[in-house]
Amino acid sequence: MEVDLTRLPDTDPIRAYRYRDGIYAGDLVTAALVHLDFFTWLAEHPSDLPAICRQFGFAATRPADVMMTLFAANGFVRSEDGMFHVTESGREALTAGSPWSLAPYYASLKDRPVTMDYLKVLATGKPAKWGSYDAGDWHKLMEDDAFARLFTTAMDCRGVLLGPAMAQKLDLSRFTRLVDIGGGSGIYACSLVANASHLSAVVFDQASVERIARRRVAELGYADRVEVVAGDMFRDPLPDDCDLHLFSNVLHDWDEPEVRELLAVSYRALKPGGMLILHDAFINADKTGPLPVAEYSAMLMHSTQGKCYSVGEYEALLTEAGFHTFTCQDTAADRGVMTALKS
Ligand SMILES: C[S@@+](CC[C@H](N)C(=O)[O-])C[C@H]1O[C@@H](n2cnc3c(N)ncnc32)[C@H](O)[C@@H]1O
Repeated sequence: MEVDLTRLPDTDPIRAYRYRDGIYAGDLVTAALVHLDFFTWLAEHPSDLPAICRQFGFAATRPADVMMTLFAANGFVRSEDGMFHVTESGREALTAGSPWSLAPYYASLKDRPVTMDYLKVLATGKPAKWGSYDAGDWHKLMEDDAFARLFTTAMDCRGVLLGPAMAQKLDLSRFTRLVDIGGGSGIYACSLVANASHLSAVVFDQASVERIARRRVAELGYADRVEVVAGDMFRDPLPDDCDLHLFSNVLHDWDEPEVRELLAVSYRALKPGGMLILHDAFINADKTGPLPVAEYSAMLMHSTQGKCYSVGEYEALLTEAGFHTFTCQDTAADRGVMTALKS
């Protein structure tokens, strides 16, 4: 099939994206409402995140943070100076003792596998198995060739829209060479190159993805300008001749210590004056939404070691790594692009 990475579709596929990305969010609400009677407790005990974790025996704050962002985005809770309070709509619909409580309505769904997974993820801080694959969590599965092919194809198909949408928001005229770290099929590197004729690129991804990327880049017609290199982004050196780095949908797979590590790796390898691009779904600075991103974050929290980070969280992490001068723009399908500079 002929793919033109300089054009966008004529219609907006947002509804189709949102069903897929938000598919687990209801299970997280069910886990909290039915299994933990969370809202009844919080209504009586407004609390900050550490106190919530202590009360419910959650091992880590990341899954609890994703849960509270989802509830805030729905208007079930609000946060004031770090303290979470149940709102009036949360109290009426979700607490025991309210005549309008929907807990019994959700109760017959309480044994759904993903609902049960959430209880474990909240308790342990560790990801559940990906989709219906018994073999393990996403990070482990990606080392397997067959799963890597399936997953990379899934990422590639959305990149045909999201890549060009990102490229059209960026002025890359003063940059010459990109490394797309954890670049998957190479669809984002190809999109940037397609929209900036002077640019060349390297797709850097783990060995299980390398061959898939090489084939896809050739099929898209960019093999002369887009190289593919296999490596471990945590251990192997990145190419040192690049003034443009891209993490597209990569940092959201990892917890904060690994995000810190990856930003440091990028900062070290990026040429002075270079730019880092983060392409992802971003939670807003006050962590009250957007709702579709909070729902998507629930899926990432279920199956990976990450979440959708907020713009504020990224700015803090980027600053710590040495970057400065941040921009943030919406692209398509609830995604956006942030940029940061290295002096
Ligand atoms: C969610 S996918 C994103 C792929 C692509 N950037 C996109 O936006 O569709 C995350 C990518 O990170 C890659 N990855 C995970 N761990 C890695 C590692 N240690 N070194 C290099 N790449 C890694 C995966 O193979 C996968 O292609």
